[in-house]
Amino acid sequence: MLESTVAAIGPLDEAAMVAARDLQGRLTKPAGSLGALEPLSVRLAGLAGSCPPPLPEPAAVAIFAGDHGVHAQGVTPWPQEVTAQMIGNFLAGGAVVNAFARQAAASVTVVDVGVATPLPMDPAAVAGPAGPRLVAANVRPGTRDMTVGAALTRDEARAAVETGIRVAGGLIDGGAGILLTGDMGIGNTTPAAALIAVFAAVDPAAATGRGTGVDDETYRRKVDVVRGALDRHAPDPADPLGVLAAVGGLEHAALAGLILGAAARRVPVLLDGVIAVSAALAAAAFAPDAVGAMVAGHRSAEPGATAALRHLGLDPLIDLGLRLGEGTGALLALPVVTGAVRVLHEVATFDSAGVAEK
Ligand SMILES: Cc1cc2ncn([C@H]3O[C@H](COP(=O)(O)O)[C@@H](O)[C@H]3O)c2cc1C
Ligand SMILES: O=C(O)c1cccnc1
Repeated sequence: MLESTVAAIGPLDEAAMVAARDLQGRLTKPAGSLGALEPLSVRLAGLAGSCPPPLPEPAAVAIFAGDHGVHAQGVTPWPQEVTAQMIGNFLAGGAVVNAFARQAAASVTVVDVGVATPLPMDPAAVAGPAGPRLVAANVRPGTRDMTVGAALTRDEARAAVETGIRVAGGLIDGGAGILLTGDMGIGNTTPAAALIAVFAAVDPAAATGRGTGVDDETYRRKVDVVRGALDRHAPDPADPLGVLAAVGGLEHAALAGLILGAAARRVPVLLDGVIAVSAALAAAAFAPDAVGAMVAGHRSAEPGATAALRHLGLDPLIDLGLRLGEGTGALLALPVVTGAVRVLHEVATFDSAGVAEK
């Protein structure tokens, strides 16, 4: 399934992009006046293979949740149980991602791809008909500690990637016009940093940030943990499944799968923060053309996010200093993406509006 998904990912449609560029030039505005929205609208036309491309509606956020064996190395001050507790909060509608999803009229799907502790509440008891949904797809209760051995077996990494592909397919079959990435996993900025160091070929110190806000001593330890894991495993960036298995996380692998699944169906995927962009690097290593389906929602305050975006050649739509994850930055960027496409649908041309050209 991973192989057939990768094989289905192709380049952007040149004819649709030529048509979109031409249309942008005829709309009642000075050429280029919509800045980054113009190339974005052209790319989305190329992805859809039509001009104008469909409006990216409805939007669906998929929050992949997992725990991390590397938590034992003291890379985050937060207890591991917070991952499961936050799933309860997502299902009850009380997290920041829920507030932003309501504002953006986006659905919320929470996927337990590898949480280590029991969920605090019965999901059936909290989920209303239109409320957040839980998908139970636990590959294993958290990764192994990457400083001791591989975080996952190749089979486990593949199972998580294929979970993400299945979730993408389910959301698109359900009508979603754009997928948004979300994550929850205490400690998950550490494997994100390791993935970025490998795929973007940057030093662990440049890929590692302060996550939830760790102090100087914890930050130094975190960089040492990432460096030690890379020295130990020497992962090969040309073998993305091997990299995800050695130093990744279950939610990172599943997010890579979500991105691949969206790209194969030619549906845009709006990336959130550092966890999402680390997974996007893995997706691009599986299928370079998958980058055509990726829209960088925002620039996370984590330095690794900027290194990853540079490697992918993506410019983020907004830059607000966010460092939360969950899908929050992607949700705030969603109206920008919709606006970019709406222009191609609704704005008059100089001809049709009878406006003189220079
Ligand atoms: C209450 C709470 C809610 C969160 N929502 C997202 N994260 C974010 O912070 C975590 C990663 O940071 P680190 O690697 O430093 O542990 C992930 O769970 C990520 O989703 C949260 C973290 C906390 C504590
Ligand atoms: O950029 C993110 O998504 C992020 C940053 C810090 C902690 N958790 C997530």
